[in-house]
Amino acid sequence: MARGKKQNPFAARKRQKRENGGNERPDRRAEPYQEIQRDNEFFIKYYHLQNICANEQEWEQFLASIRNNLPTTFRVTGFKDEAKALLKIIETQLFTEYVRAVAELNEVPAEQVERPLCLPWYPNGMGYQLHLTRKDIRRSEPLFRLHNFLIVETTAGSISRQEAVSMIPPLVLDVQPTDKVLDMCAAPGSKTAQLIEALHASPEQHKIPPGYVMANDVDNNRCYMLVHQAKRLNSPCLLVTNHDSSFFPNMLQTDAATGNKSILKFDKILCDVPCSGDGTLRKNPDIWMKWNLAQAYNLHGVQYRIVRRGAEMLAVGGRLVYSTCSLNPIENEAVLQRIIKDSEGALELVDAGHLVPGLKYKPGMTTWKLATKEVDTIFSNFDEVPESLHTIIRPAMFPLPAADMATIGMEKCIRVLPHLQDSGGFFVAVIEKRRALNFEKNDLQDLLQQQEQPEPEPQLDEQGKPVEEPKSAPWGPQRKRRRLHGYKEDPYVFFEQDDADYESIKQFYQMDDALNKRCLLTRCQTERKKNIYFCSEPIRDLVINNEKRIKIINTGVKTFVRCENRHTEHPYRLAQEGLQTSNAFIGSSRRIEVERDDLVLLLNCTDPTKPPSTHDMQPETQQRCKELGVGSCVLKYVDSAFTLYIVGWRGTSSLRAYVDRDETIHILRLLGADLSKFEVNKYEKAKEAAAAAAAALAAAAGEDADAAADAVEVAVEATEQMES
Ligand SMILES: C[S@@+](CC[C@H](N)C(=O)[O-])C[C@H]1O[C@@H](n2cnc3c(N)ncnc32)[C@H](O)[C@@H]1O
Repeated sequence: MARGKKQNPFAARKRQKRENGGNERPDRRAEPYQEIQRDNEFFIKYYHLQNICANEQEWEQFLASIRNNLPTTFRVTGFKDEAKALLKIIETQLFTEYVRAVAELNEVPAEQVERPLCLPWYPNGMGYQLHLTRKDIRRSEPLFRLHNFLIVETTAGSISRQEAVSMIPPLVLDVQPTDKVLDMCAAPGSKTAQLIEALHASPEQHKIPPGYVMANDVDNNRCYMLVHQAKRLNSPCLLVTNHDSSFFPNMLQTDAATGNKSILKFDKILCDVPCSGDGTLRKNPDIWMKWNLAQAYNLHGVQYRIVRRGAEMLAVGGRLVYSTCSLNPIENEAVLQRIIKDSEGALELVDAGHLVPGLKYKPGMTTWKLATKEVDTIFSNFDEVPESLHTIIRPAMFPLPAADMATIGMEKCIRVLPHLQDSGGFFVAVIEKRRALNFEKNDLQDLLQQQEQPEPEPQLDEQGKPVEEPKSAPWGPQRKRRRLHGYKEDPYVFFEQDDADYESIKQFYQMDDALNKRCLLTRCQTERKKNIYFCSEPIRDLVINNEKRIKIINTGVKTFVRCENRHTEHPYRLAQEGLQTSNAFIGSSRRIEVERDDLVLLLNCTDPTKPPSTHDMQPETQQRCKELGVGSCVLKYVDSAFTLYIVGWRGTSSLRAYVDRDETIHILRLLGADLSKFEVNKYEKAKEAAAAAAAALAAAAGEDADAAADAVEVAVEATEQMES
């Protein structure tokens, strides 16, 4: 090792391995990547048998399309002026750069490059499809600016990279700001995000929407992905829960006017159930290798139980959307015919095509066949099924007799096949509830009694660990035991009427009385509150009434954060996450209106130890700063097309903006400012690292070849990581 140089631990381990020889894995980096065989004879036999296409020619188009990689799609989130301003930038600057980059990548003149396609059925022209796959974007140097844009704006919550067909179910659910919405199988949350956006679509009408979204998933880990995804929208009207939807308990709600309790029924329910996922073959080609019919047979039961429980929890007059990313009638039409039939007229399939005008799709199927796993024996009715398969293939999986089927209205379902508009495959059905179901259990008295009972003490074993009870999970790897008291979440501690901290916050920020202080909460029982969250009144009511019945994973938006330093008059600063809601309730004492140049200056300051001096600001801003004591404040910027509110900090002689890197870039983009400082070209970086390593090698030749070889290896690894 060269004298005075610090040894790189990763390189040292590699060198050790090299010296040991023998037990190293063979280096396959030079071998060609094995493409997945996009074929599965059972899949092809099965779907050919079902006549999912009108004729052989269309079938060939279907096969060609489903074997192709999926184009990338994204949508601009929200409906606000800010979203419209971003859309304008996308359609002009970003797409000009797109055309230039694709021309360079494909070595064709720019005139030959097709512009991205605006999805005709996505509202307000906010959805776009690029003629590039995810892999193209990740791996091609000419596209690095497009890639950076997609990453930054996704993290900032301004766009959502979502498969086009997956945008359909929330659109046909038609969520209004007053709706109580349940998303039964919500993780990882791309559709939940759309539901939340629809809830917040009329900010002029509702400072805080009266409705809410309760997003649930049975998988605890996936619930955290859901929280991460939904958090970007900073909604105080969201509750994330972790429960098996097929056994969702009834919940209590309080009538705001009378104070009476009743069983909660939802206005809108999304059942985006677990499925075999063969509609996503273009995005997930490894499904080609795994696909078999047993998956559909296994899933039909849980799919039915979830939609049945959803139908019970739906209010009369409410709407439920059932969706899968599977093309299989066993997971789609068979489930629907069963629930519609069992409802004895209480549920009705409705046509929602007008909510996605221009979408190309086929109607639901009214006949289909079942088969053995190898699709070598076909069954047209249950009588043909051998007894050995009776536990796998169930009578309800077969289509109803034609006369009964005619009453179901299956033609109203939406079947999207990949070749119809170069998308993934998807199935969506919209159900409305006309009256209560005869199997619906409304056990209000039981719930009220349960509410009175003290919470049972957790049962612990000899080592003090929580005792588990046996339970088979309905999804994923079958777990034998379920934790009874595992994954304990921190408590939700709501503010009392006379909370001293809030009194001081109220004074400092001149908070309006209309903000219900009892909707502020912390996640720990402590005198010294650190983060203070805010949720809407109906969400508070849900938490308080149902905490014992359902596992709540997350709610509330961070709104105030304890931040004490020797110059501050007040211990709590505003949090950018909560400003979208709190802004409407904050008085004028802590506000500064800034000019564009001020804001650009503030946002370009990336070194927190050197905040911009107030002396560098416009004279009006300087004057306003003088009037304001040290502490947190709201920076307001008014543009001709949009208005921005940003959390700021007035220091003794400085001013700063309290936003993270991605949001900083987003705002600078909206302001039309220079972004070159943030535009990282990962390929250039890798090349620079490799060049530095080569120089080190040359310098060290003959002196310490090992150290130089290490340097090169580290650089090569850095390059590989960039490319993967
Ligand atoms: C198709 S994914 C949902 C995708 C999601 N709606 C989205 O748009 O991001 C199905 C989800 O259902 C969940 N799931 C499976 N069985 C469930 C059950 N019994 N109750 C609740 N969730 C369930 C899975 O964990 C999985 O996250």
